[in-house]
Amino acid sequence: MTADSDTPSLSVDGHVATLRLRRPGQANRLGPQDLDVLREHLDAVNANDAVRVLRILSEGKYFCSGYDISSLASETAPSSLYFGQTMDLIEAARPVTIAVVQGGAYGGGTDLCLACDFRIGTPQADMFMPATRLGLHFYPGGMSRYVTRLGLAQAKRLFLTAERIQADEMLRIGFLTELVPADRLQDRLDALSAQIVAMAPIPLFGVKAQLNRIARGEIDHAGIEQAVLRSEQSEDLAEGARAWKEKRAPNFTGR
Ligand SMILES: CC(C)(COP(=O)([O-])OP(=O)(O)OC[C@H]1O[C@@H](n2cnc3c(N)ncnc32)[C@H](O)[C@@H]1OP(=O)(O)O)[C@@H](O)C(=O)NCCC(=O)NCCSC(=O)C[C@@H](O)C[N+](C)(C)C
Repeated sequence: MTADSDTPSLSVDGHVATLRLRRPGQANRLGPQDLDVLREHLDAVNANDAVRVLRILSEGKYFCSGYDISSLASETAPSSLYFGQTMDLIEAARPVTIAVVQGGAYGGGTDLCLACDFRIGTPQADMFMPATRLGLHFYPGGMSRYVTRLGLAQAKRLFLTAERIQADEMLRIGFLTELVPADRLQDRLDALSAQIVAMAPIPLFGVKAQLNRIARGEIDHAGIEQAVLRSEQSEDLAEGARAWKEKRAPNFTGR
């Protein structure tokens, strides 16, 4: 599958990668071709050891209006399970992910947000989950993300009523991890990315992956203990301890 000018783009600048949804005329809906291209970009990012942060941005007024509704109604397009499996891949991405929710997130677009580690919104953001109203049962990873990120009561409220909520309420229930004025969005995004990039990569990626497993109810004691021992033997821990003693910023290499 090759990208065209409407499918999501990927750019990489040092430790920071940016995925951009580029179908503003259709509220950045994601069709099968977009999902294929997203998967290719995720493969590229996961294979690039330098990348520590992956930002997901959109063009236009809406962040993402979910799965292409015409694909849902088509017998030849992949099942909406394919959409869900793609969101699972976003959750499992090796770098730390930040969704930049500058506008509406609807249906599967809300799950794209919840699959990310951070969700920075602006006051222009809003969301609703219309799957049940459309006649569609949601897929397992997305239901699980709703419950683990927002809690059972909010998951039921949003799935069972398709209520539309605004940015301040999205922040209150934990859908957004922070809400910033639109004119401060870029500065805040850069500051958050820099904070993450300053972390030691081995525990950064390892802790992220294990926290996601814990959220799914899987506690990998043995794997976490091995990761602790590995980090204790790493050059980065020695550098971190030296930097702390010398009162300077550490210079981590990921070894
Ligand atoms: C986004 C929106 C609020 C924008 O309204 P607007 O008044 O500013 O603009 P518009 O004229 O409605 O939309 C612009 C264009 O964008 C298209 N569009 C917008 N969202 C789309 C979508 N999700 N699928 C296909 N086309 C979509 C519209 O059909 C239209 O196409 P056209 O110019 O060819 O007429 C409005 O289009 C809207 O409500 N869209 C649908 C949102 C929605 O219900 N999303 C859920 C999609 S289904 C979904 O995600 C399924 C999910 O729940 C389950 N699963 C993840 C498992 C697959």
